[in-house]
Amino acid sequence: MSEVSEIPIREKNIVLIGFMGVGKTTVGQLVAKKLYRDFIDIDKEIEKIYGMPITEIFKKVGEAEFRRVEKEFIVNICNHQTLKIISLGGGAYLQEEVRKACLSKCIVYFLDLSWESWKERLPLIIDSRPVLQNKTLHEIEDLFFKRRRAYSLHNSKISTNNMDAETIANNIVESIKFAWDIYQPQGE
Ligand SMILES: Nc1ncnc2c1ncn2[C@@H]1O[C@H](COP(=O)(O)OP(=O)(O)OP(=O)(O)O)[C@@H](O)[C@H]1O
Ligand SMILES: O=C(O)C1=C[C@@H](O)[C@@H](O)[C@H](O)C1
Ligand SMILES: [Mg+2]
Repeated sequence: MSEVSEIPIREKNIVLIGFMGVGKTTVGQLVAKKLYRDFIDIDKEIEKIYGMPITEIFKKVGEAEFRRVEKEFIVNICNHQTLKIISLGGGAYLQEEVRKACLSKCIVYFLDLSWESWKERLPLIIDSRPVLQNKTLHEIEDLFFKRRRAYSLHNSKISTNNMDAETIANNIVESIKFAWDIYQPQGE
């Protein structure tokens, strides 16, 4: 497959990044529906490849191999597909090649949530996120703030505190339409 280059902004993939549990999967699905686009959840795709949930992949295959497949999968989509809404796994964007591919070919939205708000969500996700298991709350907090450095490389940040998924999705749609109209006004 040939690489896509010089992608018009209206055709660029939209990628959601941010710490695990901030709502990338939930919000990404809604954005895709609102924009009539296909949705790709990277974790779900990797689960399909292995035929098992992420927790099992970490146990049976190991995190290093998971990260290798995750990187290859994302870079391939960025280089060969357009018009998609893509929700990354929370750790994917820590890999430099992933960041480079996303920033050069897609529009990257960082879903930001405060540590205080995020902590309330921990019980919802702890069992299905192997990276959080066997860690103290302090260690998770360290990881939360350490990862912000990578997430700070984005095209747009959406603050999500005290907002439901529908509202966050509406904000992203409004923001992207604004960007489309500025950089590629309709009719051009
Ligand atoms: N805006 C929101 N308000 C309250 N709860 C939310 C919101 N968005 C998502 N959730 C809930 O938080 C949990 C995690 O959401 P989700 O799986 O979408 O996160 P994620 O960013 O995709 O995580 P990961 O990085 O692990 O893939 C789910 O139980 C979801 O229902
Ligand atoms: O933040 C992370 O490192 C992860 C987040 C999830 O989306 C999964 O990709 C996996 O559980 C690892
Ligand atoms: Mg997700």
